Amino acid sequence: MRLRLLREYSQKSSSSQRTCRPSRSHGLYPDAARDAHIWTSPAEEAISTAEPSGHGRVAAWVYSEAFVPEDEVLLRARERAAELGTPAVLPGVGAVLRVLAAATGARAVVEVGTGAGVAALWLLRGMPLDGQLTTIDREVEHQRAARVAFAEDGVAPQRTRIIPGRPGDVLPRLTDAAYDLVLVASDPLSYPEYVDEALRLLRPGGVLAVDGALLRDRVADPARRDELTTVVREVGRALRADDRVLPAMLPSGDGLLLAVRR
Ligand SMILES: C[S@@+](CC[C@H](N)C(=O)[O-])C[C@H]1O[C@@H](n2cnc3c(N)ncnc32)[C@H](O)[C@@H]1O
Repeated sequence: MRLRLLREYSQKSSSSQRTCRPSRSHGLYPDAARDAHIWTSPAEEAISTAEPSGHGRVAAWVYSEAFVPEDEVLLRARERAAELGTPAVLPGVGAVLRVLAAATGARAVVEVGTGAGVAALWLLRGMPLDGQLTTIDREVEHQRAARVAFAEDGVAPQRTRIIPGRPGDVLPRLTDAAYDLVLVASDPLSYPEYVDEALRLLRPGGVLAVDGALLRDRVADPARRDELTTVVREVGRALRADDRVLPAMLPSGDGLLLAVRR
């Protein structure tokens, strides 16, 4: 596991060193006027002063991802995900999701993108026993694997509502302001639609989490202007500009964008 993370991260690190080195004189992205507020003093100064060396960054990221180790049930769920060829949240993201579920006392949670159930297991472990996770995926085979994972973890059937279908069809049927936490982890091109729905579903104080929000460093690279990168980058920008939420971007996993509903 660590070797895989290290391997993935060494690719991530080499690309970030090509494109993402802060420069005090020019700012990190001199031509990225739209994000300029992030990279102008004093924010840029604080960021570049605090930035560890490249090697330190790799070690810190790997350490963070492995900080809360996964047990056998989670590792087996992760293996099923790999066999199905569907991604799963990295362990650092899983641990954050469990913290969020516990901290918000999340009794009603929505997950967009069940996959093989890795993120769902982390969420369920943070939720109270009378909470229910509603999880949506168009791939029934993925949901079948998730059911195996839930059974292996002793999750009572009433704690999950597993809905097959396109999230774009299912989400509009869910009740306004009735949910404590919504995780979006599915088709990134549909993130704008899913995030809109999530903001409708969340109660005040509820938390939105968007996985894959850095798209393997592409979002942070202003030279990347392909459709997928632009859509995901715009989701972050829209949340920063949205008075209904307080946003934050965590570098955990592949980027976890959070927003608390006011
Ligand atoms: C990243 S996986 C979900 C992982 C899960 N949340 C976890 O961490 O264990 C994405 C899921 O979204 C569904 N999906 C639907 N449309 C998709 C698309 N265009 N691209 C990627 N995934 C898509 C897939 O069936 C897949 O199960």
